[in-house]
Amino acid sequence: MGRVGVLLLNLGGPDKLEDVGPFLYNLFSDPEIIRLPFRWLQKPLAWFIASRRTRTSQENYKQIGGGSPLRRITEAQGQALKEQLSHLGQEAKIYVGMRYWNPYTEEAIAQITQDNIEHLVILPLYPQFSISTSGSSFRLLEKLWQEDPKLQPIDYTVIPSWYKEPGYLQAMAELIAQELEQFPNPDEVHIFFSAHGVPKSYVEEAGDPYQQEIEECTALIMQTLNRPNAHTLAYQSRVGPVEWLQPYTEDALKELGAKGVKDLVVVPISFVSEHIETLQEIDIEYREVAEEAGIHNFRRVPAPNTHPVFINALADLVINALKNPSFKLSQAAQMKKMVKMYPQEGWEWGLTTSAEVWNGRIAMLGFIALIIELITGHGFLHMIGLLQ
Ligand SMILES: C=CC1=C(C)c2cc3[nH]c(cc4nc(cc5[nH]c(cc1n2)c(C)c5CCC(=O)O)C(CCC(=O)O)=C4C)c(C)c3C=C
Ligand SMILES: [Fe+2]
Ligand SMILES: [Fe+2]
Repeated sequence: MGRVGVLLLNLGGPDKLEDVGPFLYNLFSDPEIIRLPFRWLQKPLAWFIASRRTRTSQENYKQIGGGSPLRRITEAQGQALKEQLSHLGQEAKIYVGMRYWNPYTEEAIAQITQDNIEHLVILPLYPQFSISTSGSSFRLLEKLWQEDPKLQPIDYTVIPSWYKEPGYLQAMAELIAQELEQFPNPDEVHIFFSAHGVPKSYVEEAGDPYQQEIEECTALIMQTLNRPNAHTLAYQSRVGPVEWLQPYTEDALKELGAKGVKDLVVVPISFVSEHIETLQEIDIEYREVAEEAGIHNFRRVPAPNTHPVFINALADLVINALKNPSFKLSQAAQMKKMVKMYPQEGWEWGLTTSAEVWNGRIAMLGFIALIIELITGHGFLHMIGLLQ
């Protein structure tokens, strides 16, 4: 086999507080994160939402040391994976490609071509597939592959999701067991799986398999753990006004507190590295919610990070991917293309989905016109004297 590379995909996070604004702008510019009927609205709206969120988000990053540890941990995972692959007799170069911050996916791809990699395994560091995470990175890679003839000779394969990988389930079970043992009555502890949320429409309208994969993953971890504990699955990190997958973590914690649960261990299930949503959101915000609800013994299971069993699982995934028939980006992105993103385009009277979509589009146009008018000081509202 010729030169082998492994491309680890992740979301990326701001290294320092000044990066937060531009990082958020990149994130909200992605149509897989905010879906709009018109492409031209994407950038102005991304700028608007990012500007409004930057201060709050910076406050959160301040609480975890002024930046995201995601790059450092992902690079450490890459180094550990390289060593484990070498130990198994497979030499490989590891590349990190972040979607919204340094090191960007585009830079990783440029390095891969420069290094003349012949066989490439594309491994997203998200155990479950979502159109907003792995899907977004696959779409970007598909575009890069279409545009760059130098990428054509690379024999690549994609691992779309890997939440069933036995080593990953084993690592999660070990990490949970370790945390349960910190309680006086381990079997009485409530195990609380907190998955990252996505808007409900991703699953119900766009056909995102994310919820189904999360539910299956939770069941498989409980099966691997093989303990009698009660458990709950809820969804965290909602952003914006639309409905996301339910139950929300905050509500589920309050409900368990009201039912008298006192000992609880949170398992972050969509992440394999510590980052803002584990260190700040769970450890600080949700801990406070839980304690107020009467859950006095609140602990969190660490993310797998560089746990050796987890790294072995990643190495097994890479080795199997190199042996098996390749899975192409077009196949990975196809899942999404097969489903309808927006309801029927034609107008229908009444309170129909179509009418709601058109109402939303008209409201959005009005909203953008207002923003432009507030910035430039010129426009219809100034003309009729409502703004000065
Ligand atoms: C607005 C929509 C968002 C969706 C949908 C979403 C899905 C999603 N995200 C992750 C993992 C991560 N998200 C991170 C940061 C982050 N994500 C959003 C928004 C959405 N995420 C925002 C606004 C931010 C910035 C932080 C903030 O202001 O709250 C990160 C990086 C965290 C870091 O340490 O920097 C990760 C990782 C998953 C797994 C997911 C859906 C399955
Ligand atoms: Fe996110
Ligand atoms: Fe988030």
